[in-house]
Amino acid sequence: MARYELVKRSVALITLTNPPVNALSSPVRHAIANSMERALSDPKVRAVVICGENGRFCGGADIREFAGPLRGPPLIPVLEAIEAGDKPVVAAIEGMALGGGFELALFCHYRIAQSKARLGLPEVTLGILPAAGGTQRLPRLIGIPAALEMITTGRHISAQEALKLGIVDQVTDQNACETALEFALKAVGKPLSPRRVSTLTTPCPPDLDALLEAATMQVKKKTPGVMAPLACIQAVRAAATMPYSKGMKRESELMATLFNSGQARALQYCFFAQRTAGKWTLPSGAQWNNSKPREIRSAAVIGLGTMGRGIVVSLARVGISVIAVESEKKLLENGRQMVIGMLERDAKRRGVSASLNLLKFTLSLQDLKDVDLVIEAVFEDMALKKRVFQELSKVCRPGTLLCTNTSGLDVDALAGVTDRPHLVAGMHFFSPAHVMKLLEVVCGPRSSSETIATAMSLGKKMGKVSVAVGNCPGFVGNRMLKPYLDQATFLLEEGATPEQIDKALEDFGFAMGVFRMSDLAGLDVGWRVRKESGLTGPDVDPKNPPRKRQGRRYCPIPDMVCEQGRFGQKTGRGWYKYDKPGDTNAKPDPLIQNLLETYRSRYGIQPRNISDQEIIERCLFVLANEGFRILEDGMAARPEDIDVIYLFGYAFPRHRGGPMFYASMVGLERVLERLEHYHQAHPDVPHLEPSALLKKLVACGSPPVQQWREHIKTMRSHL
Ligand SMILES: C[C@H](O)[C@H](C)C(=O)SCCNC(=O)CCNC(=O)[C@H](O)C(C)(C)COP(=O)([O-])OP(=O)([O-])OC[C@H]1O[C@@H](n2cnc3c(N)ncnc32)[C@H](O)[C@@H]1OP(=O)([O-])[O-]
Repeated sequence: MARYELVKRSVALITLTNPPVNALSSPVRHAIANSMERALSDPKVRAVVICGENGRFCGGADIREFAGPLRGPPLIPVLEAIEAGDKPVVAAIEGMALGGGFELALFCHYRIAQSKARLGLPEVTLGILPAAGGTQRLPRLIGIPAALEMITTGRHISAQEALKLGIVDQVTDQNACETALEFALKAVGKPLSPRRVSTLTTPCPPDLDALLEAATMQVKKKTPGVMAPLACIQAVRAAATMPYSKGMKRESELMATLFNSGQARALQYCFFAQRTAGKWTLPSGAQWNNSKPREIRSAAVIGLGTMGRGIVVSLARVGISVIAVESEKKLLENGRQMVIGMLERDAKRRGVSASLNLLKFTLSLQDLKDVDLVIEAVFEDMALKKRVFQELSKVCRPGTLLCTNTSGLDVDALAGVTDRPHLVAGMHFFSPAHVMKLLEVVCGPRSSSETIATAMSLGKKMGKVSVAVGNCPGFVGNRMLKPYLDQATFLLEEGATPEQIDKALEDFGFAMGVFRMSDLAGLDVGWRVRKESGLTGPDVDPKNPPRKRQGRRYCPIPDMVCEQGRFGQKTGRGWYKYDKPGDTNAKPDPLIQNLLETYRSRYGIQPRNISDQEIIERCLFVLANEGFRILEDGMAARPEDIDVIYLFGYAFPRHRGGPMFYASMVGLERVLERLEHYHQAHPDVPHLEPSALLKKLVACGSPPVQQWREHIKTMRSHL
């Protein structure tokens, strides 16, 4: 899949034609090999230019081919023929040159980049390493430190930075292909050997070992337990210490240790899951590619609390005019100052001017009559939200979309108090809203496909990873979080400590364990929700046994911690103690240890030694089990959506793929067996009872996660 043309009477133009990103699939590799052979053997041809169709050079190897046995010509020999040839080959880089696409360019003798092009070796983000010479050739071209940074981070760099580093020979604002053709003609007759990167000596920093040691420490700290970055460092070490051919051999040895690893499969699953998540469907048959979104030019945000402020910033920085509303003058002024500060800092970080002219602040809902869309972000209280939606429905023109940022209340109940239930949906942002990438778009039973299409595309415009979910308590993310948090506190009752549970989860790959995360979020948030839902507080019937609620096991330890004013980092004490309020350095607190011992002796609980394996199994299998129930209920369309929600909203370690992918990697049979085991031990914890879908999938031979959808389709769907 490459087009071969002779242009300007003596230049062979090879155009990669494999939309959408001209990935180096087997047919493309064949075509490049054949085209190069033709160009090198044709006496009329004096130079070659390689470019990509549709203004995109090449997105690298075809990741879809990794799932099966690799077919077709291996990439390296195809590329070596380019460098070894006796005619200058120029890469015309438009759009992107990533991974194998970047390596293809590195085998060319010259590289021309269009000024908007992005270049990089993102293989590490897929759990592998640049395996077509990238780890050996880039260091030879730009030196160890710069190459190490690009290869261990997978960062995409601009054409300008690539020029500065010496990766590309020219940057043009014009069409790179035209520029490359001129450049190629001028390169005819010039010596090629100095342009063959494989012949270059890697510039070696005097403190090589120290540099590589520091890089190793850094990736171990930043991504504990993740294999690929460490293998990348080893490969770059080879570039500094071995001759080219030996280094290439070392590179492929290291690639072999990664290619079939669970981490690589998980990270490649995440790559496609993130792209699948945007492809939503509704029971009506409406879906992402047959529902036209409305364009949103003006919006309003009701409530300038933590969430409201972040939402205003997320809208304004993508050029949408925003009217921000508060109920009191003091709150409005406070909100205005904080939003302006956030926008200015954000603009400074991005090197652009802050779009303050797009902002308006008001105390009156009347000012919202002409906006295209409203996002309500007031206090999480249904009665208050209903009053706001009733008012909006009177004030806003008939076509205005009304969205709520509730984190779990009934969206359809809000729709029900308006004159436009079809124009109501949930847009559930995650805190801080201008930082967190996840957006749950909640489809109420009466939300129209145009409303969902608009919310999803607005999310994409704001740079969010948007996932369509059904309208149920807690939607997807928070609904799954509850049984996960419950298991963690039940394990405390039975003998574990917050430190032990957090360490097990952090060793698994979470940046923060559940108790450190709760201290960061603030323990009072969950306490208020438990009080409002009658689980604790003055409204609880005193005859209720303290460790039972509605016949289910209940753990009052979190309430006891909050009753002592321990709300986490913000009070300097929570599950851990901190030097002062707002401090982030968590230290074990003997007072919590005492509280647990007192609690266990009060309820006659004999503490037992709990293994890290049990902690992981109970916390993560119960998470996946609730995920299966959500799929059964049709509140999520596919497991990929659930995994994307946990990857982008709850910091689930990416090299584990997400709770559903992890369950499939462990083996559904094992997950079922362990849940049955734990449910037998804890019959008063319904969340441990294996879901029907899990049992069904095991009965069907535990198909891979990508095939679960077939089995889900037969169940009822709300999406
Ligand atoms: C030897 C060598 O050392 C090694 C071994 C390798 O080379 S490993 C491979 C290294 N390469 C990468 O890591 C680059 C991965 N791609 C991206 O980062 C982005 O795609 C993009 C290039 C910056 C474009 O972003 P976009 O926002 O404009 O569109 P999109 O929605 O993301 O993508 C548009 C569509 O193209 C699909 N796609 C993109 N890149 C692909 C690839 N490399 N292989 C297969 N499919 C790919 C993607 O799934 C989506 O499909 P669908 O959903 O439409 O069905």
